[in-house]
Amino acid sequence: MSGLTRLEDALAQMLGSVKSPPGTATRPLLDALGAVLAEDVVATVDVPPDDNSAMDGYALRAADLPGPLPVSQRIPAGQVGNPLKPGTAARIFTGAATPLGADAVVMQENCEEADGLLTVNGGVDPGQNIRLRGQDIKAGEIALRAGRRLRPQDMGLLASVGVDCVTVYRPLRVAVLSTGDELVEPGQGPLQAGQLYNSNRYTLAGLVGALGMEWVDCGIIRDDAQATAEALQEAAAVADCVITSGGVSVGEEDHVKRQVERLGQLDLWKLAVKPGKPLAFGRIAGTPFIGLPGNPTSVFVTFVLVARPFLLKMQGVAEVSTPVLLAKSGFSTGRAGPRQDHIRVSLEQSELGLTARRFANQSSGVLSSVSYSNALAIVPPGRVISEGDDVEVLLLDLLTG
Ligand SMILES: Nc1nc2c(c(=O)[nH]1)N[C@H]1C(S)=C(S)[C@@H](COP(=O)(O)OP(=O)(O)OC[C@H]3O[C@@H](n4cnc5c(N)ncnc54)[C@H](O)[C@@H]3O)O[C@H]1N2
Ligand code: MOO
Ligand SMILES: [Mg+2]
Repeated sequence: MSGLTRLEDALAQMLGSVKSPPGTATRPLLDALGAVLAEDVVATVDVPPDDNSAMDGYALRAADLPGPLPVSQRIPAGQVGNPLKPGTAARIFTGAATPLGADAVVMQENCEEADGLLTVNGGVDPGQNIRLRGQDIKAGEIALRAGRRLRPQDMGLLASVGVDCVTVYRPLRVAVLSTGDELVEPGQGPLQAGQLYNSNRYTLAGLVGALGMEWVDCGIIRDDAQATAEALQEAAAVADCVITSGGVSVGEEDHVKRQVERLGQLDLWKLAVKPGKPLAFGRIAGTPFIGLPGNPTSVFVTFVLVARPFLLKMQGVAEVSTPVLLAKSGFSTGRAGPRQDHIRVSLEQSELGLTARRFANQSSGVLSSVSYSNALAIVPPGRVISEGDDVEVLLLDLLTG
């Protein structure tokens, strides 16, 4: 395993290796944001349940005009009126069921009521301002399919068909391990020479949590073969997937990749991506393992590009995608490289449209530009980008929530 694997090939291999989704549980809809539906949800009612008024005004038969028409009843939302007497109008309010016989609603701004008689200004078409029963969803239709990761608007849709509990896959348990003798946890005192604070643990806790999954904190592994082997085995025994940061490159202090080879199987190592080249993927005692390269930006970028789609597929999401947008490049790249590069940019509106402005420091050890950016611009392998070119961008808010 020496050459670099293209990102799309690595993803195809990884996603193709996903087996059955986790077990299921029933959850109150209000607690199900971000959970993945394990069953289709079939509507048992029409939405809306009745033909109803889209306006505050008067319900009538269009053919009865021109009036004036006597106002024969008053129908607020939540009440059911009587069938509309021919040659009359009903005072009606937005959302109220229209009375049997009415075929139009005139908004009150277009008519006048005086002494119980309604005069309508202008023409009225049959069907005007009436929202038909079942126009949103009909009883018997699938409101949402299994494999949908619930967003706020999906929760609203399910509530609209009367659902208050859903069957979802239980959240994946994702073990996160940091590696490195130089690491100190924030809050554990000042740094000694050669040390730095463990930022990857926090980045990964956030990324895993934002996917609605359970973060299993497995702490820091020291740069030692035996300690690495033990920690990996323990993590694999308690989690659905093990994610490590660091220790996957070629130095003799990089133990993770070697121990995975020894304990289980290594299916992928080294991708044609920048940052994050030495990413490793395999299994430990059957549990999937993703070894993210330790540099803080490499952790973030490879999680978003590789771990996120893999975990979502494991979680049971039916359609996993990494959405891209087109923007104008506000920068030029140098020599074409063999790896797909991911440039931290700030997307800004300009006279050219949406423009991707490059942050000055693109080092994979620099986390501030990841935090300050709102997108990654993609430079495909072998491509040179000039200022003003179209460039594909990944919106970070779409991928971290
Ligand atoms: N001779 C070569 N050296 C390196 C190569 C190479 O091809 N040949 N690749 C480089 C690339 S690219 C990357 S990326 C790194 C990946 O290295 P590792 O995954 O082995 O990670 P470490 O060496 O353990 O750490 C790298 C870097 O990141 C810092 N780090 C690690 N963990 C954390 C953490 N939890 N919080 C904050 N910072 C962390 C660590 O201190 C190092 O500076 O390898 C290159 N080397
Ligand atoms: O690919 Mo490494 O992630 O350059 O720093
Ligand atoms: Mg290393």
